[in-house]
Amino acid sequence: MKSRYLPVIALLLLVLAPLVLPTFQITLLNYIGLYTLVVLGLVLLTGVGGMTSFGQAAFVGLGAYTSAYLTTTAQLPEWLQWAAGSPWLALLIGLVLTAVVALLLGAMTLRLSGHYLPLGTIAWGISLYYVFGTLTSLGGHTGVSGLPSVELFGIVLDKGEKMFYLIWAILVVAIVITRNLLNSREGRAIRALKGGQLMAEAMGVNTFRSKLVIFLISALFASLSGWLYAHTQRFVNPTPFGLSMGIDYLFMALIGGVATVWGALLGAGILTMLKQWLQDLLPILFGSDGQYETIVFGLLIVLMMQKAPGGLFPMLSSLVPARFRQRKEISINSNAESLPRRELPKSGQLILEACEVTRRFGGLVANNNMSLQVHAGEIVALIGPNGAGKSTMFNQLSAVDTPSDGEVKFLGQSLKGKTSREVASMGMSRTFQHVKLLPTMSVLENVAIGAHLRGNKGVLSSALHMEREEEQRLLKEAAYQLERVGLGEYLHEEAGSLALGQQRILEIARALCSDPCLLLLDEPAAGLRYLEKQALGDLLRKLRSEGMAILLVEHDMDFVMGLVDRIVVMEFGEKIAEGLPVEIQTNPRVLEAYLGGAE
Ligand SMILES: Nc1ncnc2c1ncn2[C@@H]1O[C@H](COP(=O)(O)OP(=O)(O)OP(=O)(O)O)[C@@H](O)[C@H]1O
Repeated sequence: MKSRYLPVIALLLLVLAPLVLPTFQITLLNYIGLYTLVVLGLVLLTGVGGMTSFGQAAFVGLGAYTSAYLTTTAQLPEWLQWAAGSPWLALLIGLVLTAVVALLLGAMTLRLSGHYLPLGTIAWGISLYYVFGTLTSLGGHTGVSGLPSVELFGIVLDKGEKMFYLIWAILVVAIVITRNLLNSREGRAIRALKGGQLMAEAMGVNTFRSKLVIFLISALFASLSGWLYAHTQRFVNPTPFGLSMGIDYLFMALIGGVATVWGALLGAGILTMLKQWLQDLLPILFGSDGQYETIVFGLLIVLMMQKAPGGLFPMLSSLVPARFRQRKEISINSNAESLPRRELPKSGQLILEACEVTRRFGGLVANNNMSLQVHAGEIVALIGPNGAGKSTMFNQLSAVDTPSDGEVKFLGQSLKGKTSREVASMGMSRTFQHVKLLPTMSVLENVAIGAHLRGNKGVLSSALHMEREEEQRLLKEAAYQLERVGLGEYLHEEAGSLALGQQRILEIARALCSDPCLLLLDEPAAGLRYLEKQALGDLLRKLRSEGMAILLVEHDMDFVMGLVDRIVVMEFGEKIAEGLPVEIQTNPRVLEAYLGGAE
């Protein structure tokens, strides 16, 4: 069976379900749909973005209580009376309120790292829970009852069977927009958050904004789920919005497979069914006093996490025959309009200037009074023995790090106070000594991250797939740069499956994708074979002839001597020599310090 028929069959089953299944099963399916919506947000936030949140249940509560308050309070304050009694207006207000709260909480907590972020989510999760339980206008711990049913196209959705269609229709839309978003320029930036933030910033991605975007989307999904829940139950109290439910949502994500959209559905389904099944079975086995299901449930979760740490969805999909599992190749439209190019500075123009740069790490001086210049149409090498301070210097030059003293100027502008993102937008691009790519993403998508600043379509257009024209242009550029560096036959491979040398070349393609006027290459020839080094040398010569300025750190002296125009030599953080390759090769200080006296 062709896999493209699967969504049609799934939709058909969804339409038929309320007609053939008993009410109890529909109630379970409703819960699965409601939970999946929340877990989908966690897939974005935790699975893709790498940020663990225990507080999603509080956003569910925000959506539920906003609607409960607005649709049941007899005497609303005058300024809110326009919204009284309408679940749809309450939904709108709930989403706006959730967005405001999420942006505030996100601004406060998303800069936290390590275990502080999950602790932060626990803190605000508990706070909101207590607000729901203690406000008398929200019914305290007793809650609010008598919520009206939702009405849609004149049909009153007053039964679980009817709400089923609304819940699952909203879930299907949420899944589609999540998948659209992830397969876009914005999505690549989001997917770079987990493990690639330094690289992404150097490619011009505002990583804090990307974090905030997924935090906001996950909160909105949760709030929407809360609204649906409130009008399905027509009653709310604080219990389903506490920390324990927040943990359950996280379990669902982990069990299903936190990194995949379908894992959300599987996790929510399994956990809901499992709880139900244990609640029915255990009292028969052990009697009804004592909550044995909590213990059994906990043990099963630990077991599942040991046997399938990535979640059940990836484990189950690995059982599917390989021909059905093949990654869908991204199509590249060769007729897409090419992206505009930056006008390169005139050959010989001063591009980069380091003026007496010093960088201290405590007592260690990694760079001491370092000055160097790079001009358009010139390749300069920065060489020196291990630990001389070359990579530290690269970080000062590209604004990844800030000099303790001295100044770096790029295109005549001081980089003081500038972020690596701003520097990238000015036309500087770089590769890293320790390759920084996203190993499970395709080679093409990795390189397309380099073109981030050359597109401008935002989250909404991405979610609605209205950025396809721009996306085609970005992908065409990525494919062109990959052809150019000789990786054209690997476009659709996983980047992590390339040999290390090829991964370095991939980084050059990614840097070129940003259309820079200055390239900083950290050990580009490391791990390359002889012919690959020759091809790299030819490429860099071609770039130089086009007017590109190139600064490279390299240990392979044969490669450097035959390629570059000038060499700057470092030792113990200081410049010990500068000149043409022939001069450096015969410089006694360099021979002694760096080449150890060898010819
Ligand atoms: N963040 C840091 N904190 C403390 N010390 C650091 C830091 N980064 C670099 N150093 C130290 O600065 C010195 C220079 O390191 P750097 O990596 O810049 O040298 P390098 O010339 O690039 O070496 P290699 O060729 O081995 O990569 C080393 O002694 C290193 O331990």
